[in-house]
Amino acid sequence: AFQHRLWPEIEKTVKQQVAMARMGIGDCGSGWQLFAEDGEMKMYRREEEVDGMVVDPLKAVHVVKGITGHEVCHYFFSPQYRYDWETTLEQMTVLETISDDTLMFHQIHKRIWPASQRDVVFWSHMRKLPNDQDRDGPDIWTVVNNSTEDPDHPANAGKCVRIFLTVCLLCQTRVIPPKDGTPLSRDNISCKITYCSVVNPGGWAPASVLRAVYKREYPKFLKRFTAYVKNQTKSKPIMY
Ligand SMILES: Cc1cccc(-c2n[nH]cc2-c2ccc(F)c(-c3ccc(S(=O)(=O)CCO)cc3)c2)n1
Repeated sequence: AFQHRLWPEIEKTVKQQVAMARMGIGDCGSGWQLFAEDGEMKMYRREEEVDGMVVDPLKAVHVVKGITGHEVCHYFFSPQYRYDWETTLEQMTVLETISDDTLMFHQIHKRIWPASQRDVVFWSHMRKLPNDQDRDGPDIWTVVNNSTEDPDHPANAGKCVRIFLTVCLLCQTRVIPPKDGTPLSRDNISCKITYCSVVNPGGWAPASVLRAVYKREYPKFLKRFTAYVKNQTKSKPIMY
């Protein structure tokens, strides 16, 4: 099949991001610090700066009942739902449909005082992965979003400061079959979600402001997004 110019980068980045998402938080010696917790949701960050800019890697782990990894990735990847759950989105454009599981986006997000407005150009790829730990276990689904260049949308050409991000959403479905052999329902499934992100804010922004934004925005985003998926799927057949 025809190979898109981005395909080698997509393959490499997906493998790398999935491997990192699957790594546990490890002991606290690994530098991960828990910064937010809400029920099953735990959010960790590492404090890292590049050229004096905060690029704190984030890893969030959440377990949500009643939905599958395929459903979580479907609603995260598909553009038609994004305005419903991505509250900070001001504008989203699909720049290119690379394949049915790979798109290129341009997004402009709402401004966060006192920093200037940010935009981002990224490719987004959704993929089912074999569950190599538990052979007959349900598949693992992932969406990887990675910043890329687009000649028609050069960085910092307009009013927005271009940010650079790599995001990996990794979903592992869990099925606990009912004892009495009745057919599976949403009460018997749950999904373990790992959301990893590294964001380079582009232009300079005060470290304290960025860390406060991340502390506020990430928990809100993951709670809102997972509640959206539960609500969208509750009366639909289970998509494994
Ligand atoms: C969830 C979150 C964390 C940190 C900051 C903010 C935020 N608040 N106000 C503006 C933004 C903002 C600015 C620029 C961005 F690129 C994204 C951004 C965030 C997530 C993703 S994604 O790839 O995870 C989901 C697709 O939108 C893409 C862009 C979000 N939101």
